[in-house]
Amino acid sequence: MTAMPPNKILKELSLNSICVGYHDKAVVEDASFRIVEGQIGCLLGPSGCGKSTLLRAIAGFEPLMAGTIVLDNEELSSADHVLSPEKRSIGMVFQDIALFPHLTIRDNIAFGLKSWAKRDSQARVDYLLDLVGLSGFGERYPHSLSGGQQQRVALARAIAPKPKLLLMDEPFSGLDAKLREELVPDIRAILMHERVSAILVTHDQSEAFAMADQVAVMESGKILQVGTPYEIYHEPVSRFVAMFVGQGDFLPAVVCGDNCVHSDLGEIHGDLNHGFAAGEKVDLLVRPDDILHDDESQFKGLIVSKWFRGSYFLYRVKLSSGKVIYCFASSHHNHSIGQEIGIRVELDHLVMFASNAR
Ligand SMILES: Nc1ncnc2c1ncn2[C@@H]1O[C@H](COP(=O)(O)OP(=O)(O)OP(=O)(O)O)[C@@H](O)[C@H]1O
Repeated sequence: MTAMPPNKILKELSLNSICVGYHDKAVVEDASFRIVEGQIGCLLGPSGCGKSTLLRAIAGFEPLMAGTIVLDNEELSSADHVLSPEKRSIGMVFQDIALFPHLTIRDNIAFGLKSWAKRDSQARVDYLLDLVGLSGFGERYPHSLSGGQQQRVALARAIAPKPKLLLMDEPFSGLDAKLREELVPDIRAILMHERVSAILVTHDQSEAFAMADQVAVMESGKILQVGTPYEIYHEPVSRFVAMFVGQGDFLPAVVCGDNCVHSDLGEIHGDLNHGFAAGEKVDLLVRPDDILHDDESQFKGLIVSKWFRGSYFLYRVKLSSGKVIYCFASSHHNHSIGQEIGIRVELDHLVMFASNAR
């Protein structure tokens, strides 16, 4: 029996131009991503883009066709070498929770601690039960816990052996929206408290934003952009990233100078270096909160649909050009479909792409 090991803190995990596939056919190509101590990374993308394949490669379940995976200066995987999963100091949490139904909660959490001295293992389980808010649930069985409680147990079980890195594959997708909203920040706080770095796989942008420090947006086996949630949302590098990570529209505009475009909603100024020349036709990204309802504005939009979100209204409004865009209004501005309202643009960044209408 071994004593409780000291905490192992990850310094850096890097995926360096990795290529992963099945039956000699690559499904993830040239993927690079990095997280450092205390960070939570996220692989975000639509179904089938290769997120789970990438995660399985980090865990050591899939070999690499090219590139390297390096954890704290140790090469875990390359095209001709794979360190086996159990030697990687990596824990995993999956969507389908997969607690052992015939074991108590306590025994589930202790599952990976069989080589530890009994007293240390018991102390660790007590500590984790308390940490995940389930003290007093140790003798119960998984079926008697709610989905959210079971997911907390799965987390406690995964971090019990003190892994350097936790991999989470769609861990919240089986939970209802309200529970997910409560659980996600809790799980992040627990990981931060334990100083366990993690990589989350999800197709849900709000989950990615709530959990992650670094997000890699994927499409068709490629990482399109890596950045903080703020960067990904406000400075997307492509139309796909822009639309995948949030609502918005592309407003046709013409560049009229440095940091300035002209559109149906007048001259719009913003601080992003866009690289387009004056006179070029562009599509400007406008998020719902960039277009505000304003009775005083000379620009009008006809309401074609609306959503009451409690603290605000979200409208779809049609401009005189026929273009339909989102518009944000305070919850007291309850207008009817078919009504014309004043709108104005208020944005800081000009994010634009070459016009599709050329
Ligand atoms: N064992 C396998 N053998 C062959 N092809 C596979 C295998 N596993 C996955 N694929 C294929 O690899 C591609 C990427 O799948 P992957 O599961 O990594 O995507 P994902 O982004 O995680 O999708 P989802 O969110 O639906 O799980 C898909 O085209 C899938 O069909």
